[in-house]
Amino acid sequence: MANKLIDIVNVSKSYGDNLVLDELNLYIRENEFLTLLGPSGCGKTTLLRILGGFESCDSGHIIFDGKNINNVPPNKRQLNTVFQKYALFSHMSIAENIAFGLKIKGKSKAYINDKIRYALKLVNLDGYENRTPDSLSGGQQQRIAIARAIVNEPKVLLLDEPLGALDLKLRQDMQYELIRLKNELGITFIYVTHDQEEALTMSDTIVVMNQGYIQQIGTPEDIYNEPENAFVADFIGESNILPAVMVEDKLVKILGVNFPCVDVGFGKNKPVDAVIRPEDIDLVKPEEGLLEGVVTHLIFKGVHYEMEVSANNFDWLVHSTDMVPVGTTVGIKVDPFDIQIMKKPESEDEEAVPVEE
Ligand SMILES: Nc1ncnc2c1ncn2[C@@H]1O[C@H](COP(=O)(O)OP(=O)(O)OP(=O)(O)O)[C@@H](O)[C@H]1O
Repeated sequence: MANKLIDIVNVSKSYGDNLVLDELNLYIRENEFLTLLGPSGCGKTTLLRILGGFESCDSGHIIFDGKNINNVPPNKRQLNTVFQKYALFSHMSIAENIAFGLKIKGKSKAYINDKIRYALKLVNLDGYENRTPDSLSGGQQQRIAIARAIVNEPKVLLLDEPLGALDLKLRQDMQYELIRLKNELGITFIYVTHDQEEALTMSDTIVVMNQGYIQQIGTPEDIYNEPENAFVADFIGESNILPAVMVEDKLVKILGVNFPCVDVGFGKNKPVDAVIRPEDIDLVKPEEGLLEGVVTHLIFKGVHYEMEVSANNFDWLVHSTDMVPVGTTVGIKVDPFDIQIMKKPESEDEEAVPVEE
């Protein structure tokens, strides 16, 4: 495991009465691709701006390489930011844009020219030195913005929704490009997005945030397969989140029907949420399922069919490569390993609910 590079310790930030970050704790390792993921307004950008030095926190510490950098100005931090709006200077050539920060630092002409060549090669735009920003596509401008940041040789690149303005195909290409860049540079990327697919594709670690709190930290696989609460399950991918009661270890009652599962340690007769991904539901003959339902909606999605199955007063979302026509009576079957049990949020878990026999 790589060393800890940044330690965010008890960081809080409010704007007026609006508490945006509440005693947040997080560490980031050398060479990690860490993504802050969450809905609009959850505090991702604020945290990134605090790391970059563009915003100060009300309390807490940002420790970089063992030193507190709370009072270090942005240009003295070994972190460089790439914003969603590329903010290139339109009256300057690409070379001048990339050179801008280095000139201010008083670097020699030879050094700067070397760096420009190196950075343009890295972002696959060699030969673009004399073009102007408005003669480039959105994706190319974004690469230049990245080139401009990396010539400063930062230890960390902070990226705030850098692909937000690009169309889907270009976004996907740029995602692979960013992973390659990170590996070639061997530096840490801290990436902000509200796009869960982007986060799952690129990250070593995902930090899911909501309303200023961290909901879960984990690898993309952890976050997708083992969401810790209903918010994460709902935000990452699509899920059926079902009110349930844990009858005993490895047995959960969902909508009045007992389903074998693999989870233990939730206690007996405890109300829980059961999460089942739509692709993990098998539609079988009615007599072979644990419960019976009727297909009420069907949409072709390209790779799979998306269906809604009404069973025990719940609309189950099901993804399947097999088409089952609307109106068909089906059985619902789920592998015990594909049922994820989650504790109810505190307020909903006041008392154990007896299970009716
Ligand atoms: N300079 C500011 N002054 C007042 N309120 C602010 C300021 N910057 C951010 N906020 C508020 O702080 C909250 C968090 O904003 P932030 O930009 O960090 O969220 P975000 O998760 O990055 O959202 P988005 O994805 O929409 O950018 C929001 O309610 C926002 O309105």
